[in-house]
Amino acid sequence: MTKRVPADADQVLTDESNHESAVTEASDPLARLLSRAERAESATVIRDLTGGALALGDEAHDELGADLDAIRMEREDRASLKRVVGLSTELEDVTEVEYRQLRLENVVLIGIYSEKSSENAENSLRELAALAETAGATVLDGLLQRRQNPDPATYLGKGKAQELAELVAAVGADTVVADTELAPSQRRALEDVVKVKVIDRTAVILDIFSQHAKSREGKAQVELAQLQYLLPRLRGWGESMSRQAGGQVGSGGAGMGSRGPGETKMELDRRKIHTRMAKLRKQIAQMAPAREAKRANRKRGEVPSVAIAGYTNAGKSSLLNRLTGTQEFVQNQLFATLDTAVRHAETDDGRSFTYADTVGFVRALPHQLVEAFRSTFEEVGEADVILHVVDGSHPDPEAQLRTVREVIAEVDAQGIPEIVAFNKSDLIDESQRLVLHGLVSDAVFVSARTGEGLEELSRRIDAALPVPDREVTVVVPYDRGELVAEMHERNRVLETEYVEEGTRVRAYVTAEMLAKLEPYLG
Ligand SMILES: Nc1nc2c(ncn2[C@@H]2O[C@H](COP(=O)(O)OP(=O)(O)OP(=O)(O)O)[C@@H](O)[C@H]2O)c(=O)[nH]1
Ligand SMILES: [Mg+2]
Repeated sequence: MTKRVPADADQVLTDESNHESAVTEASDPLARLLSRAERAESATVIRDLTGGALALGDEAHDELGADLDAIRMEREDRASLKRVVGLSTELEDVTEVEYRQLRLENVVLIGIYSEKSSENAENSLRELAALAETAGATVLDGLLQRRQNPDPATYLGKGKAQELAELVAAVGADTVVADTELAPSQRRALEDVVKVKVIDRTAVILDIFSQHAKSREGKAQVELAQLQYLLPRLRGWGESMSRQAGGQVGSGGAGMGSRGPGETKMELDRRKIHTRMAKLRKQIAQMAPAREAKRANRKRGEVPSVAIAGYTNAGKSSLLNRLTGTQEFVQNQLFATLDTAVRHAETDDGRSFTYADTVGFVRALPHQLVEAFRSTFEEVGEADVILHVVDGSHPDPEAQLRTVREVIAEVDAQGIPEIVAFNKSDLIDESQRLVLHGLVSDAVFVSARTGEGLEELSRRIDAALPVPDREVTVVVPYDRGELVAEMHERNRVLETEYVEEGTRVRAYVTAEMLAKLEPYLG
């Protein structure tokens, strides 16, 4: 399952045996990604097994053994990799590897802004810091440059890139994170200048998603998104390898990239990725019917639904827990929730409905993820009410509102009644309240922490929910046959039977129809 180390690996690194696997992994990122995916799949198998499925065939037993090996190996790999922190800085040349699993340690953030004020860019960089920390990094510093457009070659301008290189060396960072999606060539060029690995916002978000995905479907969706992100970058990798093979080999003899098998292997890799992506698409498509069925079931019972949408970390899951008394996963982390959770609830007058907690939104949500999670967002598009949760204590709630509404529009959900709840009201003062009130005048102020405003919010939700159809059984006299016809046309008839007094009909009917049927109710 793992690949062996090339014979000359220890020319590059010291002979500490732990480095072995790190070199292998670093020199073949694709193999790592694909094998990680395989291992991840096996891990699911094991969890399923401990979940009680005991009917194991021999094959499954073998599989289990292999799975355990794989998991052990992965753990060892991880442990050994931990010990080679700063690997990339030591090598002073990491340009060969275009895609790596993120092992963020000490990072410096960079961004660009073109407006007069840097406020927006600063907020975005602060968010990037939270993202990087969620992914497990320590943020050492941030650097913003004012420029009309990013430099096509190195993203930052030449001078600033040099300054960045000095900063990176001074603070001892091993990674630079750019607050954008970098072109593969930009990333390579910037790495050449700063001498440590450079990644972008998209890669960080993808990494967090891959750490947090729990369901099989979620995992498949994230992996598909990762491969989509990787594919165009693979070309750059190939070019860089042939460039290296073309003679520009560095001073230390054969560098890591030049050992690569070059274009032929590239083609093979590309094919492997395409095959894997096709497999994932198929898997996801096969899982879709199950989700559809679940959703249809809810619809069939005519149970209305409330989708809780909002920026990541706004407090959606906390509110859901408060509103329904359940225990949804809450963490001060971005993207704590990746799988849509559905909870049942009741209005004060006893009508039942559902809440769906959804994946949080973020600025510049990678398009690969919007694609991959389309089905999740579509859940929002099919809701009867959208509960839009905004963190009222955030420095830029307006941008959060805008981002979420953009995605809502993307899934054609603009027509759905929206209730805006400014959460974390325990953290905001009167003047902030006024500002927020100015943004959305009919918003509800709530606090999942103190419980403030929850009753009002419940009332607002109750009022916004459609009155669900009622199941009734009526006996309609034969001379009122038009009522039966209308039920067939406008409502959902479950059963009809002809009895002496008339037609006995069991159906889900609207409030309007119910009024007409009043005299014939059983
Ligand atoms: N002070 C305060 N903190 C809150 C409140 N509601 C939630 N939080 C905190 O905000 C953080 C995020 O809460 P979550 O409920 O996980 O947020 P979420 O919107 O579900 O986030 P994702 O699932 O990551 O998209 C947690 O640390 C909560 O404890 C509130 O009303 N007041
Ligand atoms: Mg959540």
